[in-house]
Amino acid sequence: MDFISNGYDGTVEASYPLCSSPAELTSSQLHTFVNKILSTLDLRSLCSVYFYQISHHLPVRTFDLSGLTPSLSVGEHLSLETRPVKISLSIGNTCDERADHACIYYFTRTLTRGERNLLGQMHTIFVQQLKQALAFEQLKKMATKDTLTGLSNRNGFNEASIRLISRAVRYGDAFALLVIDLDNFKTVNDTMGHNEGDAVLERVAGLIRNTLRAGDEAFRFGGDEFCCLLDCATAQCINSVASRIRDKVGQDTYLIERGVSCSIGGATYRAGDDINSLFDRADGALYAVKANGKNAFAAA
Ligand SMILES: Nc1nc2c(ncn2[C@@H]2O[C@H](COP(=O)(O)OP(=O)(O)OP(=O)(O)O)[C@@H](O)[C@H]2O)c(=O)[nH]1
Repeated sequence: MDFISNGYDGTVEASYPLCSSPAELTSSQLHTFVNKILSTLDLRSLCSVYFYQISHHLPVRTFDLSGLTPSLSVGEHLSLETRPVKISLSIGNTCDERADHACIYYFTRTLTRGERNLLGQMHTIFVQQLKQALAFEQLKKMATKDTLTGLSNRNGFNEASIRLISRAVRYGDAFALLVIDLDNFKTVNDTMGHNEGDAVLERVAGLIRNTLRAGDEAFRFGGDEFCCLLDCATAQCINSVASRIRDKVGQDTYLIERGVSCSIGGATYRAGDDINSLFDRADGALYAVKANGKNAFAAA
């Protein structure tokens, strides 16, 4: 334990350095941590825990700890009597072990030496676990990103589709899929080289990304094929997004000079769809566009 002092409201304050990125700290990690502290120190009987995050750099974020114990209250301003333990977390933006990256616990009574030691040990374990969890998240993120274009890759597409389909099933939130394939891309590779081909892919990815609104997401599915998951399901909406993408690509001087355009197939989610059936419909529409001379959009 690095620091113990009297808190300004008469509580005892214990502080530990904590090295973490607040954006990535999840409620479940905190659940685990707080649970461990409470059970180890046998503080559960003191009934209420108040937890919040403070940061000099970020807005306050309250974590949902409602499932932790029946007596837990989150986000309420409880009186000192009903707030025997207050745990607050102050973390900076970066993982640089600065003094203001700390996990601070407030206790209404002085902890025994044994409790202090236990708390210190629990904290050390938590920080180790947290670091591992963050490293794992980082790896996962890398595994869902296409390194050339920076878009999410096919893994990312699969994850996002599963999420959207389960939302559609549960809440009826329909969505749409666009499958985009470049026209005549192979010629760029064959005549100008693979690096130029890569530059074309990056260029197209940037144009698609900048065309989409918040809530829509673009993916590189593989090769010269891209996908978009759209947070809308009307024919008018997917038509207008597809037209915007086609216009952006079709009017880009760099791509015009390389003879590259794009063909797009679209489909909206229907009850009973899984990602394969939805994808097959959009891909069928794309296939029809290719067969009819490319550089157009069709919806299934
Ligand atoms: N430079 C580059 N080329 C790639 C990459 N991935 C796939 N390719 C190439 O992309 C090409 C895709 O082939 P096609 O879709 O048949 O080519 P196309 O000329 O666009 O054909 P159409 O769709 O009929 O117009 C192949 O030549 C692949 O080798 C990549 O990461 N970088």
